[in-house]
Amino acid sequence: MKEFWTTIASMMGLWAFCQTILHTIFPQELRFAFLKFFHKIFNSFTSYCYYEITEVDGVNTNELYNAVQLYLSSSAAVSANRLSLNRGLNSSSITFDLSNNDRLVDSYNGVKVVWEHVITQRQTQTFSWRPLPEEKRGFILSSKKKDKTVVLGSYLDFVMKKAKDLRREHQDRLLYTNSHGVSLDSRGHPWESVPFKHPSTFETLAMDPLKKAEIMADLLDFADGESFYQRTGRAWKRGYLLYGPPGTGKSSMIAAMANYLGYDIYDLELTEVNTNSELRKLLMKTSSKSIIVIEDIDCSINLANRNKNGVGNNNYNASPLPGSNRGEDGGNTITLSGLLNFTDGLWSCCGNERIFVFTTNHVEKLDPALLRSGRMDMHIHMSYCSFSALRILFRNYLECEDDQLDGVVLKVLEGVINEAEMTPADISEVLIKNRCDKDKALRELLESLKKRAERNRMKLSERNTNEDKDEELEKWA
Ligand SMILES: Nc1ncnc2c1ncn2[C@@H]1O[C@H](COP(=O)(O)OP(=O)(O)OP(=O)(O)O)[C@@H](O)[C@H]1O
Ligand SMILES: [Mg+2]
Repeated sequence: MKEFWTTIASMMGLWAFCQTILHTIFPQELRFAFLKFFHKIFNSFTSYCYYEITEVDGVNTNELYNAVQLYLSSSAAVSANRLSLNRGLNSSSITFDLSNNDRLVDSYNGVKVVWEHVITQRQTQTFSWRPLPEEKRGFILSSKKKDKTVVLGSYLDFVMKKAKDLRREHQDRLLYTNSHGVSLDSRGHPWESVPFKHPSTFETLAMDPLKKAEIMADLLDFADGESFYQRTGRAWKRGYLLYGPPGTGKSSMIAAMANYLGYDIYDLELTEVNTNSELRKLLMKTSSKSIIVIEDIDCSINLANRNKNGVGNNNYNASPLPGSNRGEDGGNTITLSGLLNFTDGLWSCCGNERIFVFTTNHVEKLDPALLRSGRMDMHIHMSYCSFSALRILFRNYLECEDDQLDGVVLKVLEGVINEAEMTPADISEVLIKNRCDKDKALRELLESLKKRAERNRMKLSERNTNEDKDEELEKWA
């Protein structure tokens, strides 16, 4: 036994010695050529096949890499000897990764495969037109040559599917932002991410139950619609426009959508993007199963300017963003046409299963080109709180159904709520404050609603009087 270990040790010593010689004596190019040659010889004798799955595939993130990482993180926990443990900032769970150069054996339908995680520093002298990540990460999968058809035919599909399930079940959603423009991080990503833990769900969202059910069904149809989109030749994406006054739940709806489908959110800050091509790059770096959000779209695209210049609806080539110091004639600006291409053009299809959501407080300000079907497939009006929505807020904040509350007060509430035009956000405030005392909550809410209704009535009559006066003046003018 001792002899065996001595032989192993001396072989390892010899290999280390050879490597040192290679490193010190031969220049790098020669070393690579030698290793390549060695690999060629080795490959012609070996009965194994090797597959490389790199993190970045050309310009796009390689989704297979992410899937493998997730898949292995579940099996790694039980079978690997050395794991790299991570707990992201604000994350609720610890995740496992294979350490650098560590291996893991997996089996599938009687086929044995070996995974190895390889991280190498990128050569600094490598020339590239675009900045590349400092590290090159990848998995090397090896299997017997005779099992190649199983590996390529079904094992990798199995890994993808398993990762999809795992992701839906366990993983924290991620919220990405481009708040630093499009500068790349050490891994070459222009998006920064944090775990997304918004507790909003369709259950907690206060809105008309029928409308809610319609949206949920639409989302499910979309998520399960791969074959439909394939068959009909449509890109697998869908656009939602959420509009309504502040505090009616537009952002909460986006969070509920993400939690419902298990998608990540890309919160696109348009004012941080300088050119259409930067916008395209950002789009290329988003992953499938994600919601790409542009909040307050009316503040991000200068539609007023366009209209003032008398530019028609079909010509949207020169609308630079407001608040930027980029002149209209500067050439390199974001334009509405760039944004439309982002959601609708050929580049919008460089990933699959993506939802675009735009929000606005002023739908009337938006260009019809932005609203047409195919871009924004569903227009969702988030309105002031209705009585059916109020019931949901009672359930959320007072933990009771309306039959447990004072029926007389509820009747009055029902009569006044539409006229009061209070947002769910305002009503939530009253309920949170009095959540330990249901009767007080109801009384105070009724008080606020009555005040609002009275104020609206007065405003309306004032407006009517002014309009009458204007008409009278016009008559005499
Ligand atoms: N429909 C709703 N259902 C449940 N809670 C709501 C709803 N609308 C608003 N809220 C509550 O009010 C808060 C603010 O809502 P939210 O940010 O979703 O509004 P918004 O429509 O996005 O407003 P803004 O137009 O100002 O962005 C939320 O945190 C949530 O607690
Ligand atoms: Mg919002």
